[in-house]
Formats: sequence, structure tokens, C-alpha cells
Amino acid sequence: MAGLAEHENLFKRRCKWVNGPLIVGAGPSGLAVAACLKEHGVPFVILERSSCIASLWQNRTYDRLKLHLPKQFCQLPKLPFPDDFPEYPSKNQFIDYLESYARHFQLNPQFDETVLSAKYDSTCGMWRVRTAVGRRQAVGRKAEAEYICQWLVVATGENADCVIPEMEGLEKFGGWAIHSSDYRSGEAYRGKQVLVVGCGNSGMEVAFDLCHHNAFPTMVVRDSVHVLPRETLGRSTFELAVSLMKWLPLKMVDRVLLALSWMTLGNIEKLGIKRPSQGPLELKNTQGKTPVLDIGALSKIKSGEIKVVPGIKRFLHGKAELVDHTIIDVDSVILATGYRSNVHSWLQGTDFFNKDGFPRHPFPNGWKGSSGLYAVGFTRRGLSGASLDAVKIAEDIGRVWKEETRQAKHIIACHRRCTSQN
Ligand SMILES: Cc1cc2nc3c(=O)[nH]c(=O)nc-3n(C[C@H](O)[C@H](O)[C@H](O)COP(=O)(O)OP(=O)(O)OC[C@H]3O[C@@H](n4cnc5c(N)ncnc54)[C@H](O)[C@@H]3O)c2cc1C
Ligand SMILES: NC(=O)C1=CN([C@@H]2O[C@H](COP(=O)(O)OP(=O)(O)OC[C@H]3O[C@@H](n4cnc5c(N)ncnc54)[C@H](OP(=O)(O)O)[C@@H]3O)[C@@H](O)[C@H]2O)C=CC1
Ligand SMILES: O=C(O)C(=O)Cc1c[nH]c2ccccc12
Repeated sequence: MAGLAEHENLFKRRCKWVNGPLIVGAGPSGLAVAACLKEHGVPFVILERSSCIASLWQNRTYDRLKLHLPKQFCQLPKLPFPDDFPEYPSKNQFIDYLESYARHFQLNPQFDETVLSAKYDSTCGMWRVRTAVGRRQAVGRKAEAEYICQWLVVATGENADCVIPEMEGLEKFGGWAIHSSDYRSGEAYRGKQVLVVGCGNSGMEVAFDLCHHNAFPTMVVRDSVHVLPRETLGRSTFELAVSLMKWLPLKMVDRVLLALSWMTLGNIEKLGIKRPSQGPLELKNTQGKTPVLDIGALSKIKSGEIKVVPGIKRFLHGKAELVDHTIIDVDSVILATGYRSNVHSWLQGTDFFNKDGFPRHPFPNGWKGSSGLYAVGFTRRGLSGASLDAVKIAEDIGRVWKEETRQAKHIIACHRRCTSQN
């Protein structure tokens, strides 16, 4: 009976055959794979839950945001940034580039379509992907669709959902409490005591922006973090690290980076910011924890404009109690507590992804699963990692596509010959 009900559901949904791969997500990763597939002559469908490309960049970032790696590490395959872009493009320049990238390659994602589930059907050797069609905020029942495809490319990103930790008493706090992805600028916080929870790149940059709007930020550093200057000796620290990696082992590069950071930033432990025991690149590679590339927050911490406090024990009305039992006044809270992958909420029946929604096999082996499954943008290596994945995936699918097309043409030609002879 369950089988019959499932069949009836299938007929109620719109069912579509995808000629080529189905790509889930129209962020930089999904766009990069699609552009590379175009170059190989492979058709595809891109599904995107929001109403625009690169929704993380367009809808969930603050105004002050700039790329924090130099531009050559952030451009997508096959189309470089315009020559007049600065070393660190602004968020709007990056969005303009992505829009022109999508136009140039005529990628045309299907917007407002959220993938609800995807499962490999071994009886037909195809992926079955269920979606909800319509705006996320739309009221009423949404239409559903089902796609059948040979290849499934997961491009939903490392930052698909916000991490909002459970914090005792937050419901009693009474003031504004938002995630950093909802923060645009410090304009609305002028003169306010703002508690920024988290000290990754988002926490640091939000606290820095708040200073520029005459708010009074206090940043929670519950554990440890690496802070590196964005530039060392007039050169990008990241670029320097990439160059050193060609000659030195990772641990040695970490030591050089830490020595150079000490020269530029001084001893940050004196400011209440403990450094992790692993080096910055080692920590990024093993745990995915990105070092902070400082654009000015540290000097605000030194000057006392940004205060640093240890972890939070609980919230009270208009206040926060810290783990050292100090109680501080707080008008607003910004949770710069990071993001997580959402792959587990929709991809079923495969152990290719681990419990955190990242490929089980780390870089450079996490881009290809079995049965036509691929992952792009889960290398914890930012946009350059996504570009590397995209090129490999398109080559791999392109090879099979070419062979299958050749075989299909051969069969059609044989069929034509047979029918013309009879
Ligand atoms: C604030 C911020 C700044 C960053 N700056 C840099 C930088 O300077 N340099 C760098 O290299 N990296 C940077 N990163 C890393 C970042 O991960 C990449 O920049 C990039 O956005 C990743 O692209 P993506 O396409 O993999 O993921 P995303 O940009 O997150 O795109 C994924 C897309 O999938 C869609 N999606 C998710 N779930 C579904 C579903 N179920 N159905 C349909 N669609 C779905 C989402 O709506 C989204 O549009 C930054 C990240 C953040 C948060
Ligand atoms: N300019 C740029 O290009 C920018 C890039 N980014 C990138 O975006 C990605 C996400 O960055 P970000 O949003 O900062 O997230 P991260 O995951 O890097 O940082 C989250 C922070 O929140 C802290 N945290 C989590 N839960 C709690 C809690 N309950 N109490 C106290 N602290 C908590 C974490 O501490 P702990 O480590 O102890 O868990 C950590 O300091 C990164 O890759 C980053 O590099 C972000 C902003 C700007
Ligand atoms: O900004 C990010 O989140 C990135 O992942 C970019 C990035 C890739 N490798 C790094 C090493 C050090 C600092 C940032 C990055």
C-alpha cells in the first residue's frame, strides 16, 4: 500500500526529466560548475531556494564586507575579474561580477525552488529530487515537483544555515538579538551597548563596524582564535602563506605566520585573545576554523573601543552574566556564531557526507561520490577551493556525456540505416 501511495504522490507532483546534471544551489560554487559544464557542452538545471544568485552575498552580509583574500584567489573559472577591480573587491563589486558571470554563460538558475529531498533510486539508476516551488515566505501550500537525473551536484555551501546556540535566559533578555547574517550596519546601534557573541571574521568585523557608528561593542571570546594581519610587510598574508607552502611544510609556514603576526600585531594574549595550540593553517585544514584576517578590529581592541570578555553564563533582562560572574549591561546582542551545512536535511541514503554535512574524504578527494553524486564548495578553502572542484566535476561529467552522446548518435545512425533498408 505504501508503494501505491508513493506512486499516487508522484503523479500529483510535476515530474521532470533533467537532461544532464541537476545542480543544487546558485551560489559561486553552483555557478562555477555550471559555467564549466557549458564549456564542455553539457546541459544542466540549477535549482536555487532564494530569488537571486549568490543569496549569501546579496541577502545575508553586512554593507562593509569586502573579500578578505586578494582578488586572484576569489575569481571563478573561465572569467577573470575586471582589470579595474581593487585588490580586495567590495561585496557589491563581487555580486556584480557574479551577476555578469551568470549572464555571460547564460546560466539561468530556477529561483524560488527549494530541494526538500534527494535520493538515489538504484532500480532505475537515477537520482530523484523533490522540491518545493515558490517563495520561502509565501503563505499557503507550495507546489511540489520531482526531478529525475543521472547526476546530482551538491552546491548548497558550508554556510547554508545560521548557527544559533541555545543560551540560557536569551528569551528573558528583552532587547534585540540577531544573527550576524541579519546585520547590515551599525547605524541602528548608535550609542548602544552591543554584545557581539563570537570572534571569527564576522564577529571581529561587526564589532569594528559598530565602532564606526559610535556604538559600544563588547566581544565574547569564549575560547581561542588566531588573528593574523590581512597584510604583512605590505603583502597579503594569505598570498605570502600560499607562496611559502611551495617551499616549506605547513607547520613551518604556520610558525613564520605567527612570528610575522607577532611583529605586526604584538602579543594578542595580553588583550584577552588566547591563541589555539595548533597553528592557523593547520587548524583551518583539520577543523575548518578560519583564522581572523584583521582589517582593523585589533587596534580598536587595543584602544579599548572594543572590549573583550570571556564566555557568557546566561542572559538576564537587559544584562549578561559572564562565566567569571561579572554582570554587564547589554542593549542588543549580535550572534556572530557561524554557519553550518544543510546537506543532512535533504540528501538521503548516502554516507558520502559526514554528520556535519561535509564530504567524508577531505580535500582534494571530496568532490566525487558514487552513482553520479558530486560536491562543490565543501573544501574549507573558500572560493579558490570551489573553483578547483568545479573544474574537476565538469571534466568528469563532460567525459561521460561525450561518450554517451557518441554512443547515442551511433545507435540512431544504425537505426536510420536499418529502417531505410527495410
Ligand atoms: C561573510 C562571508 C564572507 C566570505 N568571504 C570570503 C572571501 O573573501 N574569500 C573566500 O574565498 N571565501 C569567502 N567566504 C566563504 C564562502 O563560503 C564563499 O565566499 C562562497 O559564498 C561559497 O559559495 P557556495 O556557492 O559554496 O555557497 P553559498 O554562497 O552559500 O551558496 C549556496 C546556495 O545554495 C542555496 N541553497 C541552500 N540550500 C538549498 C536547497 N535545499 N535548495 C536549493 N538551494 C539551496 C543557497 O540559497 C545559496 O544561494 C565568505 C563567507 C562568508 C559567510
Ligand atoms: N571579509 C570576509 O571575507 C569575511 C569572511 N567570513 C568567513 O565566513 C565564514 C564564517 O565566519 P563567522 O561567521 O565568523 O563564523 P566562525 O564559525 O568562523 O566563527 C564563529 C564564532 O562564534 C563562536 N561561538 C559559537 N558559539 C558560541 C557560543 N555559544 N558562545 C560564544 N561564542 C560562540 C565561535 O567560538 P569557538 O571557536 O569557541 O567555537 C567562533 O568564535 C568564515 O569562513 C569566515 O572566514 C566572515 C566574515 C567576513
Ligand atoms: O574566508 C573564508 O572563509 C575562507 O575560507 C577563505 C580562506 C581559505 N583558506 C584560508 C586560510 C586562511 C584564511 C582564509 C582562508
